[in-house]
Amino acid sequence: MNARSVSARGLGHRFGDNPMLFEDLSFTLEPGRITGLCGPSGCGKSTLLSILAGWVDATEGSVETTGVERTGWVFQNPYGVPGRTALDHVTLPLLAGGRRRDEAEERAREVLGDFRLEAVADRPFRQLSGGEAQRLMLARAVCSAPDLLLVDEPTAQLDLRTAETVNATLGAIARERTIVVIATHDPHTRDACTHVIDLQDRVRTAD
Ligand SMILES: Nc1ncnc2c1ncn2[C@@H]1O[C@H](COP(=O)(O)OP(=O)(O)OP(=O)(O)O)[C@@H](O)[C@H]1O
Repeated sequence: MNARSVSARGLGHRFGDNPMLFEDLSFTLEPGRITGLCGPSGCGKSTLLSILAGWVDATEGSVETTGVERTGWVFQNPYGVPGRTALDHVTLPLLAGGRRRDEAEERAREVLGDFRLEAVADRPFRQLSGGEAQRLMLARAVCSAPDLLLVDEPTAQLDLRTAETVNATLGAIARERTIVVIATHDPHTRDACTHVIDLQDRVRTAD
């Protein structure tokens, strides 16, 4: 039996008096799966991620988590400390978690390599391209070995080949131990998911 899971029952959400974004969503997330939240812009993908993270209370339904102690979140827009290197961004959380500096840097360089960032490891954040910065955010989140990893549009700024690397890395992470959920409207990323929750049919337009 799998000890780690996220279970949603009858989820629905609306902001204020706006129409329901989605309703009656029920699903279970487990390690080994990479689940895509798909659908057009504005359908509620990021909102559903926030509900799964526990930041937003759904208007309807409930989310039950089992065995999830660490949640990693990668925002749609990368953010970082302009003068700090890419390596610093990944190393610092490991140092904060109690790793020795040499161990932390070794692990950080390994994960940066997984996301094809070894060549920019020693560059300051302000010099990274949008796609590099986005991958750095993924590397930082993955380094802390989260039980649940929520990622908003990981491939939006990437060329196809780099996007494939990112999707393969996220797939490997999911197989290892982590419940991975990705909000995306990229058809290639959708294809890389083992499960898809399509919010498109749940969108209501105000007539
Ligand atoms: N705090 C809020 N208050 C009111 N409306 C909100 C709030 N957050 C999001 N919305 C609205 O809810 C809808 C869904 O937003 P959300 O960001 O979840 O969509 P999305 O599917 O992730 O979009 P995209 O693909 O463009 O990132 C949008 O119309 C957005 O303007």
